[in-house]
Amino acid sequence: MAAAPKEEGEGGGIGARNGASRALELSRAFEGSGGENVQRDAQLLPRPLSSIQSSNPSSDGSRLRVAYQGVRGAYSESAAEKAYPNCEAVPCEQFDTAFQAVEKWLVDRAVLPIENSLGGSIHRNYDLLIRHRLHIVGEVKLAVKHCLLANHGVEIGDLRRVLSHPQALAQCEHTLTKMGLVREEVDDTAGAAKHVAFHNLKDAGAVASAAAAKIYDLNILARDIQDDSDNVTRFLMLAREPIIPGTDKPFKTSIVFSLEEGPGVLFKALAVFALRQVNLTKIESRPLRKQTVRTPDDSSNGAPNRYFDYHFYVDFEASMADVNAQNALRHLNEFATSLRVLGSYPVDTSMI
Ligand SMILES: O=C(O)C(=O)C[C@]1(C(=O)O)C=C[C@@H](O)C=C1
Repeated sequence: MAAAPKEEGEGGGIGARNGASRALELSRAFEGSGGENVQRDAQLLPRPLSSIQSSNPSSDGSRLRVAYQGVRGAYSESAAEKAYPNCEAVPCEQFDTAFQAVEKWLVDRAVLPIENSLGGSIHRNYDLLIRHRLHIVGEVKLAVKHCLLANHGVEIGDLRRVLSHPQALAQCEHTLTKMGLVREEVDDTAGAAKHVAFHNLKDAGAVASAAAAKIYDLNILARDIQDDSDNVTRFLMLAREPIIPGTDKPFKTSIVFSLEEGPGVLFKALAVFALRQVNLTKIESRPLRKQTVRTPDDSSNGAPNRYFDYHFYVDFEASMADVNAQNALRHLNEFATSLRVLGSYPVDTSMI
């Protein structure tokens, strides 16, 4: 394998001036080359947040407003409160609404569930990250403990169906199958609880949190019904501006890139990290949408279009203030067809 090219900052010189401003400069340099991005609103002038601000009230002293998808009692609301204690969690009907609320300055942050230890990646939400121009400024891991909820007086034997978010239903797959319940998907777990309560349903239950049971005055028929007691969802916190990456605590960086077709190209892309001892924690691929990439010779000989081109999402354990991360991305940028830094943010090291 080819040796890593001579790098800026390795062995002295530029590395000494490597710091927050250099890291932000680089993040911004890698921001623009992504594909399906909305244009930056001219009003959204850069106003970088420090990593301290990322967990505190907004700078004018008012409570930080954090948008989440769902209604009161949703797990996303708990994630918002874990990330920003004392924040004002603002419910939104859809994820797009939560993103737009940040973009329009109606709120300060949005919360987005991105992966679950049982259900895996939440693919739709990966797509949202590139459809919008927000920055990842934090992550939170939340233990998700599902309950089976029903109206007072209703017993498990009375239930025919169960309502919940598709992820929550998937996380309770075995238990619900054993109970013989027909699954019905709705937008969020707490919304399911609200629906069951407001319509006083006798044949339907909801999979939701104990908090939702309290809010909508439902009875908890069974607790901890997820298929594995260790059920953890990872959420991302999004803001209009990136935080200044530091090296004072463990940081993670999330990027998205695309590559030319060819043998070993993905191997080469991953090698830019391996060569510099940068540990990858996640890799995900998603189809490049709205883009049917034609091969150079297909117009003349009628060869089929290439439908299977991908965006690769990678999380790695390093801050953008780390010279190894900067050099790895500079290297990747030499051959990637697009590259965007989605954010560099403190790792959630809290006990779950
Ligand atoms: O429906 C909710 O309560 C949510 O917050 C959404 C969501 C998800 O999208 O994964 C969050 C955590 C759980 O994994 C189940 C559902």
